[in-house]
Order: sequence, then C-alpha cells, then structure tokens
Amino acid sequence: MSAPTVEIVEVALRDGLQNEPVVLPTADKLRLLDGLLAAGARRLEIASFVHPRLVPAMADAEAVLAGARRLPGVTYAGLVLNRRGLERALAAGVDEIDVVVCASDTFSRRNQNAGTEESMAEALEIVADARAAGLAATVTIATAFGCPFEGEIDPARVLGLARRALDAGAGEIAFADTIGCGVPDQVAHLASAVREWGNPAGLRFHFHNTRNTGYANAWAAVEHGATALDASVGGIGGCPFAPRATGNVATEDLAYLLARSGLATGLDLDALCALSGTVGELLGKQVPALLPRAGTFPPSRVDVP
Ligand SMILES: CC(C)(COP(=O)([O-])OP(=O)([O-])OC[C@H]1O[C@@H](n2cnc3c(N)ncnc32)[C@H](O)[C@@H]1OP(=O)([O-])[O-])[C@@H](O)C(=O)NCCC(=O)NCCSC(=O)C[C@@](C)(O)CC(=O)[O-]
Repeated sequence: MSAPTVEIVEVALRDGLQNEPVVLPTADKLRLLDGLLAAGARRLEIASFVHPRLVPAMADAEAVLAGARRLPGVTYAGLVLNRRGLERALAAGVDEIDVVVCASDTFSRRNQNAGTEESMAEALEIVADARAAGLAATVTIATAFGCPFEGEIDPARVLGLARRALDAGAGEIAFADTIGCGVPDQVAHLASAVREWGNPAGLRFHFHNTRNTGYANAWAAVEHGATALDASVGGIGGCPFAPRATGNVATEDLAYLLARSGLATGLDLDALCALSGTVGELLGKQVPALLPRAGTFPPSRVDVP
C-alpha cells in the first residue's frame, strides 16, 4: 500500500504577505514564486482580489497572475471575498478560487463589510459562477475556531456553513483558525462531522501558529482525514483585520513533520529552508520558521563537539 499523502497548499504569496508592513514589489513576489516552484510547491494561493486600499500588499494581484510561470501540474488560486473579486480573479486567469465566509458575524463585518449570512449568500453564488466558468471552488470558513471579538464560536454554526457550501457544490471546505486559538479536539470534531456526511469534497485546514498549537492541529487534521493543509514558507502571514495576528504554520516545519512521519509532500526541505532565508531578507525580519535555524534531520553533516 502506498503511503497516504496530504497536499500542502502554499499561501505565502497571499496570506503570508497581506499583513506585512513591507509591501514587496511584484518582481520580488515572482522571485519567491519561482523559488516555491523549484522547491516542489504545486498548489499555491498567490493573490487576493480585494480592495487595494484596504490591503495594499495585494494591489498587484493581476500583475502577479500575469507574471506567474505556467507549469504542468501547477495550479494558482486567488482569494475572493465578493462578486467583484470573482470577476477580477476570472479575468486574471486563476485556476481556482477560494471564497471566504466568516463564522463570526462581527469579524465578517470588519473583514469584508458584510455579515455572515450576506456573505454566505454571495459565496454560494460565487461558487456556482466559478464552477460554470470551469474553476474549482473552495469555501474557507474563517474564525471557525474562535473570534477575537465574539470569543467562542459554536461549532454547530461552523458546520452548518460548511454543509451549505458543500450542498451548493463547493469542491473543498477549508476550516480556518484565523487567530490561532484552536486545539486538536476542535479539529477532530469538525473533521469527523464532515467525514460523517460522506461528501467526497476536499477537506482542508488553515492554521495560524499564534498560540503554538498550529502543528498539533495540523497533525490532528491529518489523523482525521484532511486532504489539504495550508502553510506559508517562513511561517509569515496573518489577517490584517485580526488583532495581534501572527503567521501561518511554516511550510518547511510542516513538511518536515509530515515527511518524518512517512507522508510524502513532494517538497524539498533544503530548498524551502534557503527560500525562508530569502523571505526574511526581503521582509527585513527573522521569520518564525524553526527548521531553517535547526537544520533538517538526519543532518547532511554531523557536528562533533
Ligand atoms: C470585500 C471588500 C472588497 C468589500 O468592500 P465593500 O466596500 O463592501 O465593497 P462595495 O461593493 O461596497 O464597493 C465599494 C467600492 O469598493 C470597490 N470594490 C468592491 N469590491 C472590490 C474588489 N474585490 N476589488 C477591488 N475593488 C472593489 C467597488 O468597486 C467600489 O468602488 P467605488 O465605486 O467606490 O470606486 C472589502 O471589504 C475588502 O477588500 N476587504 C479586505 C478583506 C481582506 O482582504 N481580508 C484578508 C483576507 S481574508 C483572511 O486573511 C482570512 C483567511 C482566508 O486567510 C483565513 C483565516 O486565516 O481565517
């Protein structure tokens, strides 16, 4: 029997960069993209089609798509939050879209100027339109593990949104821990419930490591049948509308965890570690990822004291 696999969705160019004080020029983004492709990334969320005044780091979404090298087996996703975003994403030539619905009504209004119900209704139309245009559509449910303004979010509410998205034809559901407050029990609960529905759609998770539970959550997701996990090289990222947001789980740290556990990711750890250094240089800071500091294991060179 072949080893089970879980797909890593690389989100550094979208989530990773959207909240950084340094706005990278498009050319640097494309350099990072080339590095990610060389490291083996095959599914990447590379831009977000939101209002450029609200998220200046994503203002060049169209230029990033236009400059992205097209390779067989590589898919580029764009994040969309409303119909205008979908129109822009379609015109830019994305391969798939990721549409966001926030389980917390308060967070939803702050993030996308619409309450949960309003944005859910729009998301379902967006899914239908994307499918009609031949694109895969993911619905990401943000604040699925907790909200910085409302606190606990009822998992039944989160699952209700997921169910509606799947019934409307979403090809994948992603549960996002926007503020990194989640724990493995929550992951297990959401994943098990979705699996019990018997829907063959993809089950994806998006973890921020804000309270150091990101990797435990990722492992719980794998154990409970996740088909995809988001990660960002260097561990950069965060939602600009979430107070004290910090980065996604780092691609290199997650890939190390999975690879050492026998789960193939197709990613080159050394190449990711080198790229992580480049990300830090471009952003002028030390990135949170730990593998580049510690080194891969087994080491290529053993240090003898
Ligand atoms: C969602 C909107 C656009 C609604 O924005 P709005 O103000 O409600 O839009 P509107 O329909 O009222 O239109 C107002 C103006 O905005 C323009 N407009 C309207 N839509 C767009 C668009 N798509 N692109 C460009 N321009 C747009 C529109 O054309 C109009 O321009 P005007 O006629 O006044 O000149 C806005 O609230 C927004 O951009 N929010 C940014 C939110 C964001 O980017 N958050 C971060 C991403 S989500 C995230 O990080 C979470 C995630 C996915 O990672 C998972 C997790 O960790 O939880």
